[in-house]
Amino acid sequence: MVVDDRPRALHRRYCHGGQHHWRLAARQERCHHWRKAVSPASCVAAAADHSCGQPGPTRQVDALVAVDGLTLATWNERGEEIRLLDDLSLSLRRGEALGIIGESGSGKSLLVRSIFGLLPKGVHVAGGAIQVDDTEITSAGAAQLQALRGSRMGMVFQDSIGSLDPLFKIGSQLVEAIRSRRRMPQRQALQEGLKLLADVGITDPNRVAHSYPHELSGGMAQRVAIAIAICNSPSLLIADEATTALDVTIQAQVIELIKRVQSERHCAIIFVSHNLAAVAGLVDRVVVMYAGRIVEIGSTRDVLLAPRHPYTAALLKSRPQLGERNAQRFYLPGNVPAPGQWPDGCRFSPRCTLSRGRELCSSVQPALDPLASHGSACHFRDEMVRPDDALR
Ligand SMILES: Nc1ncnc2c1ncn2[C@@H]1O[C@H](COP(=O)(O)OP(=O)(O)OP(=O)(O)O)[C@@H](O)[C@H]1O
Repeated sequence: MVVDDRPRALHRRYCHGGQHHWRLAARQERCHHWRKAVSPASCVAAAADHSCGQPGPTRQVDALVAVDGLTLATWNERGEEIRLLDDLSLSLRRGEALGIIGESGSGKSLLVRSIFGLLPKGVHVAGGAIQVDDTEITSAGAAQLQALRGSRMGMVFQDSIGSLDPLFKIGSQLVEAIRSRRRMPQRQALQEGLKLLADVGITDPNRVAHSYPHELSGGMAQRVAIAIAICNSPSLLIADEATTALDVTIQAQVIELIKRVQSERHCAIIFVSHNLAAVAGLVDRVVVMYAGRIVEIGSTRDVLLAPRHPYTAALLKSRPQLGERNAQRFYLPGNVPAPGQWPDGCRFSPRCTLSRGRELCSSVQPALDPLASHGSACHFRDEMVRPDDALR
């Protein structure tokens, strides 16, 4: 729940370990968190009284990625600004694996694309900041982003065949990716590329290097895409639904490969998936998104075994179980509200049985406590004893 005991409580609530947050605010000559509720003067006053003394989850000492109050928006045909992501904050440590789950339309892809500096056409940053290493992504120029992509971060998409160039053989695409960041002779880059193909589990690297993308199977294309994404040893690998289109055995192999990339190369991973089992087996922490916001965040164990948000509980309950007939299966009624149609208060409240008849849920938007190791944006999170409680 939003505590409005300003300014000290707000400082405590929104402080991200101090240094980073205030530097960022100074550079942008504004502070979006504080602007919401307090004047810049009290913001500065509260900065001087830096009383929390504890780094929050949005910026930690060894953070590789810090998303700070990110708001993305688009314009509708009437020229109104429609928010697509709403005040998101999260951080990722070096070498950490973070999973992002949520139904279609929750905003998962927009979030990871904005971290990768690849926003879709028509979408703009309406507030907040994204820091990857020492680069501020939202204000970086095209050339800076281009240099960052492929060197310090790589991304793998659901449709890898579509993301590869159909006109060039795999070998030359790998060579180009390697040489675009490092000066080396073509032959040496090809040798490195072949080794990389072998590293990602391709048994016949020579044949694959001489193939065109359309000649590869889905699993093979995904391995190639991972090889290209990691060819310059990035510190961050983003996998957006990278296993969704694959059959279960190939899915398991690609997940194993991503795990290996993380441990052997000490590469941080952001793994977006609808597959909760895959998320459970791969990541250290989980973010649950709903209607453009983070509704729950915590360790994989906490979030998936003891969820503190009714939406997470519903997602867990809806996952298919072996041997379950359709009639027995739980379906969460309704859909994620579209941007521009988000209800007042908690956006999940129209679908949540825990909120029924509760004025607070339909009038006040619950805040996620950024200082909690297991944060939930539910007014009645303390009533969540077991995952099923909200759904009876
Ligand atoms: N270029 C765009 N212009 C306008 N709205 C967009 C654009 N891209 C995405 N959206 C909207 O933003 C919301 C979030 O989209 P996003 O693709 O991030 O969802 P998602 O959680 O990744 O869904 P899925 O699991 O289906 O990929 C959706 O309502 C989508 O329609």
